[in-house]
Amino acid sequence: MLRRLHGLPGVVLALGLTVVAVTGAVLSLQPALDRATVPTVPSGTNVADLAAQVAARHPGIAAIRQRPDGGITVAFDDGDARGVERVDPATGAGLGPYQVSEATRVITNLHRSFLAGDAGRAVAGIGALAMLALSLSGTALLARRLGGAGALLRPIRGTPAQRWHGELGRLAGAGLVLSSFTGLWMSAGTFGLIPEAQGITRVVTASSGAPAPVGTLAALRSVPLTDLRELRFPDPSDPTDIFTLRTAAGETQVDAGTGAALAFAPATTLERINDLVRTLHTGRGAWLLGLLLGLASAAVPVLGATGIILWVRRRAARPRVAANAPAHGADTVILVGSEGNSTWGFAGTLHAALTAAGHRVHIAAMNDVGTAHLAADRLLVLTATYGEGDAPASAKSFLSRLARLEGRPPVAVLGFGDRNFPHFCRFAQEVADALEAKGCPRLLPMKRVDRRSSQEFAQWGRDLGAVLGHDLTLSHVAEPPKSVPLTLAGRELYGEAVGTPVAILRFEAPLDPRTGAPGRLPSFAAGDLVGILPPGDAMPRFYSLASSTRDGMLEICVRLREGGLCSTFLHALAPGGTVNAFIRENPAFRPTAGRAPLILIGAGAGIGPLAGFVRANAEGRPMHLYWGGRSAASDFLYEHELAQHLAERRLTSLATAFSRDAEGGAYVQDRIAADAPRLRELLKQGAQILVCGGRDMAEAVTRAFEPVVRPLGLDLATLKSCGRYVEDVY
Ligand SMILES: Cc1cc2nc3c(=O)[nH]c(=O)nc-3n(C[C@H](O)[C@H](O)[C@H](O)COP(=O)(O)O)c2cc1C
Repeated sequence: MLRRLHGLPGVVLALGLTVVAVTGAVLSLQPALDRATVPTVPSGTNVADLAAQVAARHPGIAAIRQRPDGGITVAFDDGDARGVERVDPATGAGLGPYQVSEATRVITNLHRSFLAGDAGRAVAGIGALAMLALSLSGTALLARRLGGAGALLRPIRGTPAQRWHGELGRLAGAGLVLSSFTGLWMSAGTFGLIPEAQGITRVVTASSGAPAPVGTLAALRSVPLTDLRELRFPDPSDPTDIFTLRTAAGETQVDAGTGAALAFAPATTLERINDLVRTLHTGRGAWLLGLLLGLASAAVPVLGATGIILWVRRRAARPRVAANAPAHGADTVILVGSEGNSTWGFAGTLHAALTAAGHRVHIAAMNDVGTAHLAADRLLVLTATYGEGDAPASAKSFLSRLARLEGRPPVAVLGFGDRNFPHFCRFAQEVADALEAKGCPRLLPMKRVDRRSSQEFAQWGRDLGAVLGHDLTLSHVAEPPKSVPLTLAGRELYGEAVGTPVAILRFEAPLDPRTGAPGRLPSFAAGDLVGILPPGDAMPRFYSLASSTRDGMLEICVRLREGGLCSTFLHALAPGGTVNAFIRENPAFRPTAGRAPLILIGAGAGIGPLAGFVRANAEGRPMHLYWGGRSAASDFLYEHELAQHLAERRLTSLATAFSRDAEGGAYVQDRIAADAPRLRELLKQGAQILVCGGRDMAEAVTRAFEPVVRPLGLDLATLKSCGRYVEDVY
């Protein structure tokens, strides 16, 4: 529901809202500019003094106004000359005609009405309502993604578009809510939906005597000029007419002859609210707020563009399920829990494979679970996990609905998640537990798929096929990638002598056949993944990148695995040979922004992305590398490059552990335990820990870190949840 409220309406309205927001941002500069140019009203002067000074120059003076920016203007009709003039509040001297520039007028009209009169004004009002709804629903969506309102300030993970949208959204959110709410209020006022202030009715008790000089009128002398909003002069042809003085406190009628206050009407609550709303919307009289609101508005075009990218990607990822069998009569029901839609892609592949195997398969969102679904022969649940181990959007109401339904079909639950999060596939586990508690027989034990691994999904398919009694080949690549050819430019081989051959492979884009110039590499950063398609296999294998596009080559470390199709292919590849590859961003495994120290930990080929982070550290951020291999003589990957980085201060310290060296015989976790005091110091400075390598090593490192962080009152779950302990584990 929230997503529906936010997604499509946002895309449709993006252009119109961008016009309103950008013009609003430009207008927001005005109060600050005015503040610099408009002469300030001196304290100690009163309204009568200024009125006298100006009346001496303009016999036909009609009104003196103090504008919200503090500037004083005078409206006059002297017979031979008429107009509105700016005046110096200290002397009453004229400062030239008051004019709104043509550009300001056009921008204001664009902002208020798209230059289209009342119809445009109504559209702008609806735009304000839409902006309010988008800001509130966006904040709620972000809170849901991050694990609740209390988690709104947590680091945002995801693709660059997701991060920009989320970061800007939370920075600008409060300002946009304020601007759109006040804009909506003012729009409603324009259309008479909010009653306007009713000035007091004219009293008839004026003395009707000869008018006294305005500078002598007591009721005007008693009001400081700083308080003035407007002073309307009496009509000179009407001896009974009076002065009308408006201040923030209300409206006073002043006898032109005696200077006595005849009547006072205090400002109503509604008037005060209207004043406040106008100040909050325009920033007039509150220039700093105006600038902040302007900055928030300036974020709208970027929010619109990234929002459209996210919406298009989400739609593109949604599977077009061909031949979805009706729920009634389906033998197999697939229920999908997804937020970003990638799980729908896996479910679509499963649906197609089961349908091809002769099953009548119905697929639906988990939120739509109903009696018919539980009447099927089997139920397959594929679900992602979000926030703090919570349900994704399409599964929010699944558990509560399930509790109210009858039926206990055999079930298999497949969780999609990311090991870098502290609650890996926790929602899938909750679903499996709830189904078991309901009495649904288990078709397969619950399984977790890490970072959309095609291999783990295919393995689950084989297990499911075995239970169903037929082959089930699930070959699904999360987002069908467009691969590009890459040419092997160089290779270095390590570790053969100790039984762990690891190759550092450097690829370049092939030469452009037309120009002979080097081709362009795709865009990637160290820590991202490259998917490589081994010849004759549609299933990509992923390797962590040790370089970024800026390095001019794509570098990976590949350990030769016994029987491994892709690693065997890559180790046999000769310089000049090509591979088909594509990039998968891995935003969860990146150094945080800023200058806090980084503790990089890896073993074997896991050094790849860590070496990439060090190489990119031209600004000398503190980086401490712990790395484990087998033998300094045989598999010390990047030995010379790391020595160079130490000399250049790209790397602050290096601790190695070689398990097979005669005098060493240590593992990387031993170095961590030995370095506990120093590591604690670094953590106190806000250090982030990045771990890359095999699962066993990562688990040993986790165990070694627990006693390091405990005396600081920290634990790894907390560090992980705020992105200060991240892993890239395989
Ligand atoms: C903001 C955010 C929070 C996440 N939280 C978790 C989590 O707590 N546990 C987990 O295992 N995976 C978590 N993930 C990973 C997703 O579950 C995983 O990427 C999944 O494949 C996404 O599937 P979907 O595209 O169908 O939503 C999170 C991802 C994001 C972007």
